[in-house]
Amino acid sequence: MNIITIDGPSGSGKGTVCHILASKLGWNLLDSGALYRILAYAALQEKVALDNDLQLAELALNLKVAFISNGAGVDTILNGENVGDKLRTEVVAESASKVASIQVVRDALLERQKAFYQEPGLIADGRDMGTVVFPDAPIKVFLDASAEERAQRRFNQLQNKGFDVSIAQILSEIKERDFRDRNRTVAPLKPASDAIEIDSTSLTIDEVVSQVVDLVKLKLNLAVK
Ligand SMILES: Nc1ncnc2c1ncn2[C@@H]1O[C@H](COP(=O)(O)OP(=O)(O)O)[C@@H](O)[C@H]1O
Ligand SMILES: Nc1ccn([C@H]2C[C@H](O)[C@@H](COP(=O)(O)OP(=O)(O)O)O2)c(=O)n1
Repeated sequence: MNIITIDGPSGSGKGTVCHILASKLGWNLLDSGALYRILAYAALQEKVALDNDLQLAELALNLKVAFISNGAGVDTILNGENVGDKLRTEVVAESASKVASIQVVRDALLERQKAFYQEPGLIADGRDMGTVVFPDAPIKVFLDASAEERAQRRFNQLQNKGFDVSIAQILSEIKERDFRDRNRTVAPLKPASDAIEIDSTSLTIDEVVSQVVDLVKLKLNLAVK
């Protein structure tokens, strides 16, 4: 199966690189972080406690979610409402990281993630794409960057959107979330044993994309525009 998994911590560039690759290759895209964010958002809305394993798993199994391409990007529809912008807050990110540490929650989202595979291929963005969800993927990338660089990128991103944010606060939130994601017992953030590690701290987005494109040409023997 043509699958490229890209795992890594927040702000390493996964989302950006995955969107570019999906468009270059014409492959489907799984933003698995969005599923954890949607679940967290739904739990906050429905006042389900973030440590109530069984109720969260039930909510995860029954989420009515659709990702609909709108030309410029993807609209995320939860129960008929476009919730895209509401998922990007730090409260939702932190809550997502908390619900994501629960085994039954991850189990409940597993089949939904696998179902994103469709011909001619899939780009999967997350934390455990190469280790748990698609362990047989022929190309696995672990994308990283220093915490300071990742905080700077988030800072620029949020400032461009008009948010009044502090870099020190973003850095501490990033470090806290990474620590939880890397140290949880279920599906922790770590490179698969057969992943290629790319440190993007001093690479441009184009340089990262071009490294992955080279892997696609080499390992899958595909022509890429
Ligand atoms: N190599 C890079 N150099 C500079 N900025 C980058 C790089 N990769 C991503 N960015 C920027 O950093 C921000 C976070 O990237 P994103 O793709 O959302 O990361 P992730 O999905 O890993 O959290 C975005 O504004 C993106 O444009
Ligand atoms: N495959 C995944 C994807 C995300 N998660 C969890 C852990 C992350 O802190 C949250 C949010 O992930 P997301 O990829 O949207 O976060 P960033 O955009 O990288 O900041 O979800 C996960 O545990 N497993």
